[in-house]
Amino acid sequence: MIELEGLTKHYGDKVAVDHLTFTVRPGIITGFLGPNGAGKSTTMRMMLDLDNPTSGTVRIDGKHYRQLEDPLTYIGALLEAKAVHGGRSAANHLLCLAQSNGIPRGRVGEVLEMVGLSSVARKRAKGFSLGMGQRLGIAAALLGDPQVLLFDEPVNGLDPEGIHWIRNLMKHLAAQGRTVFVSSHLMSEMALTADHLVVIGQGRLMADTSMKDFIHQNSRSYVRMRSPEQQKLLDVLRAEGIHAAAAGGGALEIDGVPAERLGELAAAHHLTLHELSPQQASLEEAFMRLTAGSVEYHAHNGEPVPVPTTAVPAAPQPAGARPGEPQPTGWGTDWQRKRS
Ligand SMILES: Nc1ncnc2c1ncn2[C@@H]1O[C@H](COP(=O)(O)OP(=O)(O)OP(=O)(O)O)[C@@H](O)[C@H]1O
Repeated sequence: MIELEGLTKHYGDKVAVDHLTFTVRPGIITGFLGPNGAGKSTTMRMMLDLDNPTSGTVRIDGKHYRQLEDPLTYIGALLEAKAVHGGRSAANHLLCLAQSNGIPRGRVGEVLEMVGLSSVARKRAKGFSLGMGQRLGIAAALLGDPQVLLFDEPVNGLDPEGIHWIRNLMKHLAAQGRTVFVSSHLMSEMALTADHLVVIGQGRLMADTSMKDFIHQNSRSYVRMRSPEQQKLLDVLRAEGIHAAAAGGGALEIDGVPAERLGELAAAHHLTLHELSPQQASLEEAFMRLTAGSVEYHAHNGEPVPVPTTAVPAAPQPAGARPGEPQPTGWGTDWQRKRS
């Protein structure tokens, strides 16, 4: 696991990260969210000892990064996909990393296979597309078969097939009991991928909660009802002390009453319903509501971006890989276990 305690980073007067304390647990995917400039990359860089904290600590499986022998075998990271010497081939880039971290060279071919780059293993990285560079960065993160993985914007530049692949890869890694910590600005993707969320704004912790609770706590949920006998339905609801607001398309919106109770009420009065649907805001709306006050860079000439007020159905919750879908292959080498 990754444990942060009071982690703080100042750049001159600028407080980039402000007393962050949270734990990233194994066996699940933890999403890391925050508006632009919130301090996500700085936090991830401090996790990897690429930046020194002004104060506070980060521990990886109980140890400071500097205490880790062959760190790539403990923690793998994709931070900047293009952090590769352009003149080196994909295989050579990985080989250099392997040799400096006590990783057998045979592992290079395995991870190239895993990310789908075997056919371009000998090609220079400078000719790689953004998506290929991203896959090479992921191969480097997986090289040491680490228990802890950090991915900063891993789907950047990937096509839909690539996005689908990385989503399944992360689920697969978490299902193996690894710690997976991922940042993304793509809320729909995050909603499909993460089980747990850590949200920061202006360097400070704003939420550390399950995806379900985050959406529930930061958005309005209500029930939408439509009936060809709307007036009778309104009378029934009013008699029960239930307030219904008129919405577009002849629908009613009711807050704070479960759909089951509303359906039972309608049935008890023999009223026909054409719609009875619980509504929940999306992750994007919940995120915008929570962080509206901490957005550093606004559009609209400095005016805050308006926060949506209409709830929409929730994005589907993570449900594991789809049936028949190819699983990430090549994982499961046991050289780490053998060497100990
Ligand atoms: N090397 C640096 N020197 C000075 N300020 C910095 C430096 N690195 C980051 N910052 C500032 O620290 C704050 C946090 O930046 P950081 O890149 O960590 O945010 P972020 O959440 O990753 O943003 P984004 O989503 O846009 O990538 C920003 O205000 C940024 O300008």
